[in-house]
Amino acid sequence: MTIEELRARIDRIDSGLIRLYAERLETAAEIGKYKQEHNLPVFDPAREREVLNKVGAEAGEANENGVRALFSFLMAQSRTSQMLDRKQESELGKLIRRSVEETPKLFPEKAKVACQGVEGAYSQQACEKMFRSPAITYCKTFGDVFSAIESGECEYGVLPIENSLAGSVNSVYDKLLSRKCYIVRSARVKIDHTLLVKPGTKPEDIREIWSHEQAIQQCSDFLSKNKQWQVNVSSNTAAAARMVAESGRKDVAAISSGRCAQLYGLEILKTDIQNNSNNHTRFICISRKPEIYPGADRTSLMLALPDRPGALYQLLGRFNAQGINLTKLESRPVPGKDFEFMFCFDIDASVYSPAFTRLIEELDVTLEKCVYLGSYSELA
Ligand SMILES: O=C(O)C(=O)C[C@]1(C(=O)O)C=C[C@@H](O)C=C1
Repeated sequence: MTIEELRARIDRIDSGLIRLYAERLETAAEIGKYKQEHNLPVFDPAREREVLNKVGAEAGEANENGVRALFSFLMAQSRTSQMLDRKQESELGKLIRRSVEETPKLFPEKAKVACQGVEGAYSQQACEKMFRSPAITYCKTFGDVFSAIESGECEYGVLPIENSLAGSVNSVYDKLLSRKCYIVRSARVKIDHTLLVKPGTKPEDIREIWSHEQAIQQCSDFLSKNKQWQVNVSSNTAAAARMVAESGRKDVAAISSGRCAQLYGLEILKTDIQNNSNNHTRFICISRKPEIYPGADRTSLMLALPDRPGALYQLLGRFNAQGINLTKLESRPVPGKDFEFMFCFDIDASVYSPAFTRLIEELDVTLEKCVYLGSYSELA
């Protein structure tokens, strides 16, 4: 047979498959109606297991895995169409729709905002990117930022969530999971580390360096050329700059942003001392209530998957079926549990798109745990 003839045969098989696919979906829709009338849930895991075992056995060893994967996809499609026919929103679907309706059309220009660190911190730069005139309260720890919002002392909080070189800020993810706050905006800030000293200090005078541990890591090449310096960790790069300014010593230096030079009366001895100049941190703005402002095109979720082969594959298949892109996928251990993991997803889709609504309905109904962290847009 020629390739053309073989392809014509495949085309005929495909037409048959399409007809059977539509027929299967129509039958599932009828079952969906029955379930609705009899108050039965859409998802029937026992029936799905039965179907998968049956078709797997029927397919025989050679085709078992492929056939099981195909049918788990087909059943997920049935579930989506049954859920959409119900026109009954899931709890999460309702929360997102109400938040879109109730959130003002403009992001506030003024607000009481909690940031971690001291004046000059990168969090402050992120905060000023997000709000035109924020009233900033500085907190000692990330946990204190959450507490300031929970107590009502501040309306919003700004926290780092991810760095392009060091990756996710895990403690912030863990707190988002355990404390009830939502992401309402994000912003990218370019990180430029500089070496700051008291005016008049010369490079050869320096004996000690102070900075935040991430900044120290990010400048490791520069520091390894100056092994005689003793490197000390401080809570924050801006706190290190303030410490140098207040120390009265001329043998200490801070790794901090150039902005802190002016702020604390320091001199820049060297700019751009990081290993990689493409260094950005993403900051999030959190609030007590979910607020979804116009233009929200990113949604963060944390999902728990059943501990079985193919669970993540099947979930990713749902994103693919809706044509939705992911900008982040990472696993996080559940705090306090042995080897239990949740997956952090950043979904790249407008909250107004039907595909996003369908996906949310599906995830909320089928997954054991789906924690919604917020829908927002990112300032570049
Ligand atoms: O048998 C059912 O209850 C159906 O709704 C059909 C179907 C399927 O597509 O085979 C779809 C969803 C259920 O979770 C189980 C099976």
